[in-house]
Amino acid sequence: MTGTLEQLESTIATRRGGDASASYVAALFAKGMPKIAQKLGEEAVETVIAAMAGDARGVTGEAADLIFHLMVLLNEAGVPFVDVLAELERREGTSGLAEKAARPKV
Ligand SMILES: N=c1c2ncn([C@@H]3O[C@H](COP(=O)(O)OP(=O)(O)OP(=O)(O)O)[C@@H](O)[C@H]3O)c2ncn1[C@@H]1O[C@H](COP(=O)(O)O)[C@@H](O)[C@H]1O
Repeated sequence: MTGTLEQLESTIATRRGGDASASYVAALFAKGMPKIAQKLGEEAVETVIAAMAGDARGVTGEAADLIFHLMVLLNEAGVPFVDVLAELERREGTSGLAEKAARPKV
């Protein structure tokens, strides 16, 4: 499963500076972070809409779009996917409720 995302990360990296007329990822890179971030937001909203409609097949497709655009954004942001995995591994076993309760009171 992780291998699929690592392969996608590699493919996305090869598109940087590529022909925007031949590659969707190259076209996104040419437009820059504002467009990439906008697409990620749109795909998140479309995923939410499918989920709220109880459309499991729709959620599958929109979630794939969402994760794909997240991988493009990570590349544009200069964040290796392995760093995200490391952060998730660091959180492994820590309850979200316990972590939130331990936050400093502001
Ligand atoms: N996984 C994906 C992937 N998922 C979704 N998409 C594209 O993401 C776009 C999002 O769909 P939308 O309907 O929101 O797009 P749109 O309305 O045409 O876009 P805008 O007008 O809003 O800019 C579509 O063009 C999809 O084809 C993807 N495009 C590419 N990949 C992967 O990236 C690789 C490289 O792609 P290219 O750079 O195009 O060669 C591919 O081999 C795939 O592995």
